[in-house]
Amino acid sequence: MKYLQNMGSMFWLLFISKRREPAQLKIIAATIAVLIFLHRLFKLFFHQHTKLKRAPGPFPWPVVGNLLILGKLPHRAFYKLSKKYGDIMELKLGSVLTIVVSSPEMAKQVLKVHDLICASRPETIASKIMFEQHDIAWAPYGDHLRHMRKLSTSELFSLKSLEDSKNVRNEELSWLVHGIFEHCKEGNPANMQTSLFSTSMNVISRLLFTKRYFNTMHSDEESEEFKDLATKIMNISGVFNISDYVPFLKPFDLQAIRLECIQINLRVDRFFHKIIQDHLKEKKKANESKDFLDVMLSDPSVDGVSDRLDEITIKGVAIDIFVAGTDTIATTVEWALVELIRHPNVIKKVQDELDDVVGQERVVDENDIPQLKYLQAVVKETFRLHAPGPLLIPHENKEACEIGGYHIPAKSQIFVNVWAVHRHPSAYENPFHFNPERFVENLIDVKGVDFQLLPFGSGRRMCPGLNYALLMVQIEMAKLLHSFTWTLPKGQNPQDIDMAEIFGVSIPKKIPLQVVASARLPLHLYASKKLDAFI
Ligand code: HEM
Repeated sequence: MKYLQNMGSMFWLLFISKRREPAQLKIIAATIAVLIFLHRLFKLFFHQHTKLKRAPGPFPWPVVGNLLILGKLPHRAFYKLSKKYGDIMELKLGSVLTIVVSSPEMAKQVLKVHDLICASRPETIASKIMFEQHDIAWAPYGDHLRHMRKLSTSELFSLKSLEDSKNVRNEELSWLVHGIFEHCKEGNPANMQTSLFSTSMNVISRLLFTKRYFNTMHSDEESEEFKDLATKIMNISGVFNISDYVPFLKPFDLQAIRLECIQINLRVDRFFHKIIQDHLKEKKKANESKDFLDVMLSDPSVDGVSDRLDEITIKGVAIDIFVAGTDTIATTVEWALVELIRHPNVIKKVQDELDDVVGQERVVDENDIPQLKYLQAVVKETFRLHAPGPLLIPHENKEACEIGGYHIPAKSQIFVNVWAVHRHPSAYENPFHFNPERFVENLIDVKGVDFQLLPFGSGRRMCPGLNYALLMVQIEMAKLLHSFTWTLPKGQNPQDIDMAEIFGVSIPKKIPLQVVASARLPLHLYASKKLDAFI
């Protein structure tokens, strides 16, 4: 401190003297620079109210802080930084204080030890416009969130609801297999990204409001509107909005995200208002099967939170489910196929297992999954290397806390970098290699108790769709691998597959996987009902 005082007095003497030489001006400039630097350093490492140190991290520049470090793939940029600064880091993204944790132990501190404190979400411009934070994913932690999570896990994703909706998955998956079979039978490659995405969308829209809009024989105004909205919402949800981080840019809406959210929101309101009114008119009988919209419309006021859920909440929850529950599954299955095509010995082992358990005279069924142990290991290894949410959804701590011996100020944005956790040397050998064998002889699971494998997060904000998502990924992969032999279009080599990814709602492959699928079962097993006939 004495040093700072001396610098200050010298600077003051020079500053008040009327005639300043160029050398003196240089000293003034240098002193200002040094003082700013020391002040920042001081603020960075010591908090005013505590003796605890602040977590290490890169030097934040004025206004932008460390935003420029992020690049196009923030999970990879954070991983690189963690190699320099450690498993817990502090950054400034614009003016937002941000903590990034990168190891199983630090993830456990955030998601288990300090779960209650760290279970909120930072507010974003898009989530405020679209849902007024009445949805699930962006709701602050509190009564509303607990109620909605309870409703979704007990009604939509309970084991009983999963059993009830088996028929929907069976129909959509047999339609997928049939479509690929027809498309590839002349040797044409299929675009797996679009096929898998359409299937995910159809299953979810049938579970939510008994409609299917993708790959239908006919097209009407409603399905065109749905498809356009779904694409726009997916795109906007994955965009990084600079105005969330640099508040004085908010009024300028530089990326026009605010404007687009307002426009989409008006259309979404109209779309859901109609669907809700149609459902209310329909009045299903007690013995008729109910979709999730019926359940939300007849919500029996659990915990006295609401009489009937309002339209904003219903719309918010529905959008969450579409955004969180479609691309994530499609992306996982696409990456699994990519890894399997790159590792022919692994694909052979999966198909041998399928032939042992299921044979070749019938199609694989969800009841077969518990016996498909190697397939389950392949799914875990795919989640490890290609977790669709590599930074989870950002958490926020409602009060200050201590993590890893560092002071974490209240209302920090917290990223759990599972991309780094899944490659942490304390947890995995050769972490960059695709090797399902590592999950064959151990009990590590994706259900949020093993902190070295967290594709669905853990604790109070853990993915409520886990049971459904896991089942859907496993059965979709089982059907595709049991039904087809997979080859790349002529002239392409598995090792040349482009592995580049894009950061968004999930982390899809930048260049969609194109593959030729040839039948490996008797041909009558590829027939499918025409789904348009009964939906
Ligand atoms: C492979 C598929 C999926 C993966 C890897 C996945 C992963 C995740 C992750 C990492 C989170 C954030 C956890 C956190 O912030 O701590 C999350 C949240 C969420 N997921 Fe999933 N998810 C998948 C599928 C689904 C499905 C199918 C649904 C619903 C149909 C769904 C609904 C949600 C919702 C509503 C949230 C917000 C929870 C909250 O904020 O409290 N997800 N998911």
